[in-house]
Amino acid sequence: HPGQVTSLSQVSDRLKNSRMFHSMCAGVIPSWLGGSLLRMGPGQFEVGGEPFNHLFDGQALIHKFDLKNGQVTYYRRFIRTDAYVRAMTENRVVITEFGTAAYPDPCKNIFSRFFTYFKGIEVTDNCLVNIYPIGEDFYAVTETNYITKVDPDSLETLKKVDLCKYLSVNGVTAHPHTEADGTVYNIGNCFGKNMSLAYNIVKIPPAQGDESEPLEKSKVVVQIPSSERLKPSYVHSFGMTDNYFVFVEQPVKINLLKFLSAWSIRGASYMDCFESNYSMGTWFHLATKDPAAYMSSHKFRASAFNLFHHINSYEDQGFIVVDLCTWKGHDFVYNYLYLANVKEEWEEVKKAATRAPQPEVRRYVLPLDIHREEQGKNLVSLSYTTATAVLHSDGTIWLEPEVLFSGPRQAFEFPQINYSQRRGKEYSFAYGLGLNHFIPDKIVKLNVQTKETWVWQEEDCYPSEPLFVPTPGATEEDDGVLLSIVVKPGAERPGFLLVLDAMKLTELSRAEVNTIIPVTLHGVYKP
Ligand SMILES: CCC[C@@H](CCO)COc1cccc([C@H](O)CCN)c1
Ligand SMILES: [Fe+2]
Repeated sequence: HPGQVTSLSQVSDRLKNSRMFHSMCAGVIPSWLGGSLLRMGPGQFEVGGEPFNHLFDGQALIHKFDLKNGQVTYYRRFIRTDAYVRAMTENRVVITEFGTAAYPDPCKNIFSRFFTYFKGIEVTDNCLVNIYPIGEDFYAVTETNYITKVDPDSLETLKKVDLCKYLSVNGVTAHPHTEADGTVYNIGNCFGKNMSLAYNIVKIPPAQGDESEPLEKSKVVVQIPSSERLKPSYVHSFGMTDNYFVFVEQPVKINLLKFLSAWSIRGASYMDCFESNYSMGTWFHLATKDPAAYMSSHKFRASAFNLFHHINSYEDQGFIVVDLCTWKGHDFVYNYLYLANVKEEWEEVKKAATRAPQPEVRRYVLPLDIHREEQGKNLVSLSYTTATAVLHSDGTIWLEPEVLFSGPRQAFEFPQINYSQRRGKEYSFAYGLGLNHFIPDKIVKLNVQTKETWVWQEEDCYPSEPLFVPTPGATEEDDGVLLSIVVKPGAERPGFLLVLDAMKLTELSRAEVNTIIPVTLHGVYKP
């Protein structure tokens, strides 16, 4: 049990089940940088000759870079999810993944296969998206109701947990918010019994210091109604300030009739259950945090965009400032992330990206005080932003954003900030992965107040999400380093951990390993 104090030798020999790579360090790693970078991503892209179709189907691989006294060691291991273990055992895709349908067991006879048609699908536990702490434990996650407890030192898989045992949600996002005391908030779809459709914000208390399981004490703190009864929006992340929750309801919908019906008849996957709503635009919802209450009178509306990653939100003089990585339009961006598209020649990749929604970093400002007599005039009185909010006669408030960053098929995505110091508060700096026609080819720093940008880029190098680690004792918001796993195909040592100075985006060090490191999506730095 993780509660047992395992000696380093015990951890190290348990790590023997992971693949280990020593690194060659160029440059100098700050001596204070002494923890582990933990990241999740897809690691196996086919089983028994059957390919996975989508970026989010590959079997979950956990990556760990141990940093100690300037030395770096890289480990990785497949998570022993049910999806992975059963695929390896049967040498075929057994569990349906995000964009790949599993086929009925060919060894079963016609009758048992007939009855599997009418059983609900087995929801995947393929936790390839993120890893984060709940209490003293670490969980690798996707966005379904299954999360997987892992040992962050030995990378062993400890336990599959079904959130439905503790909460009425069908899943939660891979982007929780964590407070300084360890309290975890998250949001998830609730398809409910009588289709009482909603988005539930859940709260998991911090570790109690005893052996109790924080999840036992988790609860739904507020319900946000769905704009459309049988079609809840896909939710990937949410905003949280000191006193408010921000939920952006995007026009990418889950068709419940498809999602909750028998899939095997159609060889359906999760991607087949999405559809665009062409008339609602995008809705913003607010809820107070403590006491937790939905603010039903604040009906914010904006033009249609896809949203995956909130950057940060904060309160200022009676307004909520909401910074987002948006993709303009209602066509689902995930339609452009099938592996076939990504493997294409550069010309093909560029052509596909031309038709996709266009990325844009945007600032929306939501007024908290809305007086009916002020119809038709801009309610935003913050001096430093051009974002507007206009009350309409039907009681809705129309939002227009300030654009913080925009470039033709140039996305500032996988955003990160100095989270421990600035989450939910006024801030200046965001760090992101630059996607060039969906290809990750640079790391970008953005000053969200001045729109000034800094870039790290190198020929034939493909970085991943840059995680910010503050210098111990620092007071400056950008006093720290960025950690990013970079792939340099064709190089003698084709993978490296890049350590950048977060102030100037200059390279402090790179720890090179002689192995390719498959794409990683999200992760955490464990001091
Ligand atoms: C119809 C979509 C259902 C929602 C869950 C609803 O609560 C998403 O479900 C999955 C299933 C498999 C992999 C994923 C990935 O996390 C996506 C990319 N982050 C999401
Ligand atoms: Fe994400």
